[in-house]
Order: sequence, then C-alpha cells, then structure tokens
Amino acid sequence: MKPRFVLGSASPRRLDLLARLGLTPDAVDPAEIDETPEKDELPAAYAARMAAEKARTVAARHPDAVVLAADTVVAVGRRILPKAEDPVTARACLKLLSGRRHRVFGGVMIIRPVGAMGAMGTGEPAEHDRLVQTTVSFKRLEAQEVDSYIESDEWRGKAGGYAIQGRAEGLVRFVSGSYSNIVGLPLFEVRQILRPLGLIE
Ligand SMILES: Cc1cn([C@H]2C[C@H](O)[C@@H](COP(=O)(O)OP(=O)(O)OP(=O)(O)O)O2)c(=O)[nH]c1=O
Repeated sequence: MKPRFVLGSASPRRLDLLARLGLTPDAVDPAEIDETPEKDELPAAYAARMAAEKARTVAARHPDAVVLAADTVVAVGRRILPKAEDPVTARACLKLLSGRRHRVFGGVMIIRPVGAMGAMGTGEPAEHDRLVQTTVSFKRLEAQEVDSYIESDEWRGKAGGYAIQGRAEGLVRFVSGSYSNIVGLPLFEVRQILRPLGLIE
C-alpha cells in the first residue's frame, strides 16, 4: 500500500515539480517557520538546516505520513541572498549576480514513519536528506535589462531575486548541475529517496 504523502511547502513550484515525477501529495501543509539565517551561517548549512526544520515541524503534525520539505538558497560566495519581496531587494540581488557565477543550494529532507513500509521496529522516524548544489552564471546585466526584469515582477518571492523558469533564463549563460534544484526541488535526488518508499514507480 502506498504511504500517505505530505508536502511541507507553500511553494507552488515544488508542487509542479513533484507533478513532473507523477506525484500528487495527499496534503500540502507548509511549515511556516522562522527562516532567518544565523549569524555567519554558511549557505549550504543554512539550506540543510531550513529543510530539516521545515520537515520536522510538518512531520510532527503528520506522524503517519511521508513528509517532504525543501529549501532553496542562492549564494554569492559565502553570502546568502535574501528572498526578494520588494523591488529594492530584487535590484540589489541582480546587481550581485550580474556578470558572475553563483551557487544555488537545495536542501531536501524527507521523513518517514518507522514501522511502516517494511521497516523493522518502531521508534524515531527515519530521516533522508540531500544537499544539492547547482552553479549558475548570469551575463553582465545592462541597466535596461535590470529595469525590465524588475518590471516583470517575476522575482517576487524567489530566492536571489530571480526565477530561472521565466524570462531570467534568457539572462543565464550557463547552468552546471541540476536545473530543477534551482526552481525549488532537485528531482533526481528526490526520486532516489521516494522510489524505494513506494511513492514513485
Ligand atoms: C532561484 C530560484 C528560486 N525560486 C524559488 C523556489 C522557492 O519557492 C523560493 C525559495 O524559497 P524557499 O524558502 O526555499 O521556499 P518557499 O518560501 O517558497 O516555500 P516553503 O518554505 O513553504 O517551502 O524561490 C524559483 O522559483 N526559481 C528560481 O530560479
């Protein structure tokens, strides 16, 4: 029997990405936790910590289900870029990204109840995590390109102030690594975890 599957995310991108694997969650229940980075926290550690905290928060509400949560962090060197919620922040992000490479860290945490799905015994739920890194290179952005992108509003609610799944892809010279990781969920790694749990064929 297929286990119950809960997506612990408010991101419509993550729901769309799961659909590409043929997976529709039985419930969507965002964690809504405090997402403030710790002082001097490195981007990779932050992405992993956020994914784990979101998944543990949601798993506590759904002890009988497989729970997936993720976090996408855009980083320039050791610097974590914010999720752009206003044009000033989005502009500042684009300025940092213009003409250089940056990294996108995708933290994924999947928690499943133990004692189900053939696992022996009971006790603490089992945790499966992944940290995926993608390198992205933007062209040097002209002032007019920045203005026009800000006008588009596509940056709103996106880590690092851009959405590669929209017109920003036309400003990206190359991507090295997982594309779906940039959009919000590294599908290869997610499938590797969910398939043995009987959620994906
Ligand atoms: C870089 C980039 C990010 N994003 C999105 C993915 C994520 O939704 C968002 C990063 O914020 P997250 O904090 O990872 O996710 P979220 O707040 O949207 O949802 P939740 O915490 O409930 O899971 O940025 C894109 O859609 N395209 C991109 O190219």
